[in-house]
This record gives sequence, structure tokens and C-alpha cells, in this order.
Amino acid sequence: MLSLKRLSRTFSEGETGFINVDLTVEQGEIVGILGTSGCGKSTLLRVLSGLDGEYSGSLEINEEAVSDVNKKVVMIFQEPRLLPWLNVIDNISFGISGDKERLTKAEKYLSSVGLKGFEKHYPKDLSGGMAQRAAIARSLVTNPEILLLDEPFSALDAFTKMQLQDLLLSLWKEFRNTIMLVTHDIDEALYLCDRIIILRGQPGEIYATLKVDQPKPRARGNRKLGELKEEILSLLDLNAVHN
Ligand SMILES: Nc1ncnc2c1ncn2[C@@H]1O[C@H](COP(=O)(O)OP(=O)(O)OP(=O)(O)O)[C@@H](O)[C@H]1O
Repeated sequence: MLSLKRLSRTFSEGETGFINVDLTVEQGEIVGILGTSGCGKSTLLRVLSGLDGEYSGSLEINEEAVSDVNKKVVMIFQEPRLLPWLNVIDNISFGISGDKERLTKAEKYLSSVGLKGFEKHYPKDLSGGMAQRAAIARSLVTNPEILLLDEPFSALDAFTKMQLQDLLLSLWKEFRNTIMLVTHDIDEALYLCDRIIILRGQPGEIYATLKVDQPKPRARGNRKLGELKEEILSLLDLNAVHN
């Protein structure tokens, strides 16, 4: 589905976001990207989304080179970025305006994210978790094949975050999107991802790749995940016991 070969992004000012990323992502796979601040995670997602076409190396989606924003790909950010002057249902259907079935489609996704009854609410009247649910529905309504998530739950409290992680998993079970998830939260990556890529350095490079060979849904904090967490902390030089 996604193929990256020696993918790099250098800015005109000489700054480099990331270099030489080689990665193949299968359809329906959930891949996590972990790394310390400034190693190029957000830059990588922007390039994958087609918003930033000034990369070097090769980037293909379904064997087609990425040169522009692709309808099959959507980004979900830390902030929901809803339009404040539109209510929830209009925010969700915004991206499919002109579509005859837009209201039916928007209602379907509104209900998939657990917002039934909140159709007429405006963003200012929603909690952070509800607003992010609406943002997820707005992204899914266009039937994307690839979801790029840039720290989607990091602004939420711990319980809401876990609820939305479970929501993401149930949506993935239903729609089987391919997902790339940038996160700072190792537990989140271990709970959701099939594979975790560790980026390190400035510019960032792939430092390690870990397979999380456990069926989903997983028990949070199970022993195997605990062992992988230790390994990731060491790879990021964050495990004081081993340093
Ligand atoms: N538009 C830009 N122009 C110049 N340099 C940039 C630009 N965008 C990002 N960079 C540089 O690229 C590097 C990677 O930035 P990026 O935001 O992708 O890192 P990140 O891993 O997402 O960081 P964080 O975890 O703090 O969000 C940084 O050195 C940053 O200064």
C-alpha cells in the first residue's frame, strides 16, 4: 500500500526533517512512529499526506508516485480543527459536499464514533474527546484508505485517551484502513500498532523496528507489552536502569 525508499526531506534553509527512510506498509497495517522531539515525525506525515511534495527518494501509494494531496489519504491532528461556525453534522459532511448521500453518510459515521444525539451541537459546546470523535468521523466519511494520525490523543485526559484508542481500534476492525500513527506515548503505540518504527537523531533516521506480535484488542500492560516497552525505552536512551 505504502512504499518509501530512501525518502528524505531537506528544507531550503538547510534544515533536514528526516533522511533515508525505507519502509513498506501493508494494507490494513497499523504502524507507529516513535521518536524524540525534532526527529522529523510530523515532517514525515506531511510528506506522506502529499501536503509537502518536496521530498527526495521514492514515495508510492499503491505503486503510484505521490506528487500531490491524495483523496485516499487523510490526516488527523492533535487539535480537532473543526469549523466553529458549523454544527457537528455539517462539520462531518463538509468534505463530501455535493454528494447526494452526504447526510446519510455523515449520520452513519457520527453514530460510529458515538456522537448520536449531538448532531446540532457546535464545536464550542463539545468536550475535547467529543470534538476529536467528530474530527475522526469527518476524516472517515470520505472513505480514505490511509489514515495519518499526528499525536491524535495527546491533548486528552488519560481516560478519554483510552476510550478513543478503543474507538480507533473498533473503527479499524470495521473499515480496515491502513494507519500511520505518530505518538509520544509508548503504551499507546504498543496497544494499537502491529509494528513500531523508532526514529532517532536530527535529522531523524530509522533506528529500529519492532513487531508487536499480539492479537488486537490487547490487554493493556500485559507482560509481553511490558517487555517491549523496556526495549523501546532502552532504544530511546530513556531506561535509567540500563544506562
Ligand atoms: N518548514 C520547515 N522549515 C525548516 N525546517 C523545518 C520545517 N519543518 C520542520 N523543520 C525541521 O525539521 C526537523 C523535524 O521537525 P518535525 O516537526 O518533523 O519533528 P517532530 O519529530 O515531529 O517533533 P515533535 O515531536 O517535537 O513534534 C526539525 O529540526 C525542524 O526544525
